Amino acid sequence: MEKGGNVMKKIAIVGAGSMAEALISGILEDHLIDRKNIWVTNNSNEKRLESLKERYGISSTYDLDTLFDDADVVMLAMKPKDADRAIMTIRHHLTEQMLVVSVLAGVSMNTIESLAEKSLSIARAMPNTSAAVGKSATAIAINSRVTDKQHETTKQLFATVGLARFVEEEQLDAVTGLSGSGPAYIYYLIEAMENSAAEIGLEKEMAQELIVQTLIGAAEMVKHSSKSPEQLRREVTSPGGTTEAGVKVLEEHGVQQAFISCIQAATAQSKKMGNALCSQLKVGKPS
Ligand SMILES: NC(=O)C1=CN([C@@H]2O[C@H](COP(=O)(O)OP(=O)(O)OC[C@H]3O[C@@H](n4cnc5c(N)ncnc54)[C@H](OP(=O)(O)O)[C@@H]3O)[C@@H](O)[C@H]2O)C=CC1
Ligand SMILES: O=C(O)[C@@H]1CCC=N1
Repeated sequence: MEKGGNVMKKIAIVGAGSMAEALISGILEDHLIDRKNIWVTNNSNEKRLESLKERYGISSTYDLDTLFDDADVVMLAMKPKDADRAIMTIRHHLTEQMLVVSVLAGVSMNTIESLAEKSLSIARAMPNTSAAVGKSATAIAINSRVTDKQHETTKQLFATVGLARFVEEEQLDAVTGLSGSGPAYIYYLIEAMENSAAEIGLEKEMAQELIVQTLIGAAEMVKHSSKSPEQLRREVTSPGGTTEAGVKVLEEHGVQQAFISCIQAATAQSKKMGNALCSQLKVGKPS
């Protein structure tokens, strides 16, 4: 019995890159749909389609009639810069009954409908690259045409690659700045901790193990404890001790403010890119 209780019959995935692969892997792991009913296409990289077919046992085609025949879910997973050409190519195959799931950063639901020249049921998601290991933090906005069943399908689809939460579309720029780009901020922190480990004479591989476990442990503490991160931080900090000496330097360098400014800049950039894309595609800006 499929875990998802047949929430979809057939999914047609347009774009076969890393985000598409993470979702294919998640869908299969959670047995959401039979592997033969996952269909994928891309622009021209046949080797990539062959590799996905071989590794996951899914189906692929460049024939759009075959791709969309009987599909109840369509996923848009190309780069945003390729969205106009891709959507215009497939638009005759899109129907109002289908659920269109988009992971395109910065491409609004209005833009998708404008390019398709029709009203559609759309779920617009912002996952992050940790989807590849089933640990994405995904925020999803849906439009008013999405039915209860399609809402459930969307939830189950993104739950296969981690945490999935619903938000209003106007919150997606903030989500992009926070958790879409978020893994990069954490990698940046890990880079800094690794560099410092070398400076203080710790062997690289062992230091990396300690750093990663420290991050996982701290994240689990925040997740499972009723205490705030600030309270948990204070509990590590003995008066006159090592943590106090370290955190004092972070404060002198304004590191917390730097993170706040970083997330604000990423959020502003998401908005700017969305608006630029609307102008480029000659559709209205998101409201
Ligand atoms: N990376 C991230 O952190 C995040 C990415 N996203 C979004 O996920 C989406 C996909 O990203 P990612 O998987 O990294 O991209 P990739 O570059 O890995 O893959 C893009 C895919 O799109 C295909 N493609 C390009 N043009 C067309 C077309 N006209 N018709 C059909 N397929 C086409 C490419 O085919 P070919 O190889 O043949 O050219 C390729 O398979 C992006 O829109 C991005 O914004 C969302 C959240 C986070
Ligand atoms: O950097 C970017 O623009 C994309 C969107 C979220 C993560 N990567």
